[in-house]
Amino acid sequence: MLLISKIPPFFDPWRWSRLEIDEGVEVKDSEGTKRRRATRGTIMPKPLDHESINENVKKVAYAVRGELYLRASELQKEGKKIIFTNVGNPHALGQKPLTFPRQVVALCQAPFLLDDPNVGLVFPADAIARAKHYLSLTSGGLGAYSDSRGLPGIRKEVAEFIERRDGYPSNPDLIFLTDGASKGVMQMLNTIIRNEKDGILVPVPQYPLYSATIQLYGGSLVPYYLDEESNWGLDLNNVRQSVMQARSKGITVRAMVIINPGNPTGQCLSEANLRELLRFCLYENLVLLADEVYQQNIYQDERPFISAKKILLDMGLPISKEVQLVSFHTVSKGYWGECGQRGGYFEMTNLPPETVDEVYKVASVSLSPNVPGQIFLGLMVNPPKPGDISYLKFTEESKAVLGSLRKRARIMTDGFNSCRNVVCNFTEGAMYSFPQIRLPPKAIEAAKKAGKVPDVFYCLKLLEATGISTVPGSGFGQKEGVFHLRTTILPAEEEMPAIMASFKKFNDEFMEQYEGYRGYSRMLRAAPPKRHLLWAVVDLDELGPGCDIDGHRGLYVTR
Ligand SMILES: Cc1ncc(COP(=O)(O)O)c(C=O)c1O
Repeated sequence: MLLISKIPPFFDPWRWSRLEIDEGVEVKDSEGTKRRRATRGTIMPKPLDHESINENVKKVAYAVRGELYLRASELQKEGKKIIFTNVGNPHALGQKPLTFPRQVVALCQAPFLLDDPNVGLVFPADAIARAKHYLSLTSGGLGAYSDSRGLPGIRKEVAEFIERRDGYPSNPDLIFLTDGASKGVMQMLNTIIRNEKDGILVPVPQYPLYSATIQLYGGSLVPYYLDEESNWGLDLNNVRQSVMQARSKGITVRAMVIINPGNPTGQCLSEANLRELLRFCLYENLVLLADEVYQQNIYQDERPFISAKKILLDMGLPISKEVQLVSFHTVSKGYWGECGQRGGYFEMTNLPPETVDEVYKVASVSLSPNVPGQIFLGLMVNPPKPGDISYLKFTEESKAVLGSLRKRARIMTDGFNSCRNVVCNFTEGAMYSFPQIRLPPKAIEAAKKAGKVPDVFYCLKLLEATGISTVPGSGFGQKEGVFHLRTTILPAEEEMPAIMASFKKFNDEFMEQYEGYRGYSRMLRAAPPKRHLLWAVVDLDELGPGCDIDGHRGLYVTR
């Protein structure tokens, strides 16, 4: 029998490395074949044992696929109908792909069809011509790596799109194609963050790509709060305060992120706002990271999308030459919704050539962005034109998607605002609704007792009752004591009224339950708190091979 001075708080036969034991003790790893030597009283963990992996990886939080999503997936496996509104993934919720781009990419994927004399019976001539055009831009078709910055011909098409949109020249050498916008954002944050003293200003609430990546690369997130009372507006006084606070902690603020239109908040930045924040970037020496992936998703007419690049160049010298800007776009959003194709780009403005070279070098490490995604991007920036055979169909399809999203944004906002203790700003753009849920104190108390953050508690109850899978506002950041949830506006238009009715029924009953003392006590009776304190004696002989310390067997106490 081996005596171990310190009894571990719990015993798990697969986690030997957590045991503190005497120096020099050898442990059989699996079935006695491998042996590891303990040092300084602790068995050395292997490099990929959880306790020894990169701490930054462990600290990353990504609520969009967090606890709620996992529970929803479990319920789905058990046969419950789940409405996944947690990710802006339009095709997963039934959006049909646009015909023309799929025809072109299908032909690029199966180029032998182009040699078939009947190809013209199935595919329109402009799709055939476009497929030939894209294949001619590759060196070996879709199965060959491209330049690490993307195919030069498609980067040229992106530059022409930007020129048409902004009215200023764009240089294809400063445009890199990526596997979705996320990869570009990660690459730029990696380039900016040098250590934990480097701060990145991020809007709160924010899309957690930013918090997760800043954590992963070991930087510091500097939050600036958007103002819910003024329709999630950006108030630069808040940003200034955040910079001052960060500086007082020794943080060098190096970049500012804007998401325009906003995720999860849906707001569109005005021209005045953009001018003000570009001036701020000049004054504070910040690079502006402009996440403009929702630029086609606008559901009001007062504030059309204007790119940060256009305003930067409109402002003239010195700002137009001084402020460094990186802008991101994607095929995952807009009326395309081609999330699975992983196509995106970023454009760099006012970055010195040496830095662009470094970014190119790092992009080369992963060889090439995926080529079908690049072709989708080419099609997005260069869609059918008036006079092309596919123009009418393409326009009808894209208008139908955007028109329906506009209607769904309205149905959702109105639906939320009709619920007890729920207030919601109109979704001006993007794909989300972010209602504030005013949780009664007794609901907050109940959440604490259940060991849950209050908005997680509410969203889990909503999921169990209705099958609606949302993301708690805490995953995006929110002011202390204020609670939200995020849902996409993507469920099918015809299903929307029923979904909102089911939400309202759940919410109003929830509020009824927790607002009155009697309601709260009824809940406690229905779900009494569970107690987990259990002690047990584990006999190592029962645990099978691999549970052998220095040839001894023994008893452990565990709880
Ligand atoms: C604000 C924002 N930026 C970037 C992305 C990433 O998009 P992609 O699919 O292009 O990586 C998303 C996805 O939802 C997003 O909401």
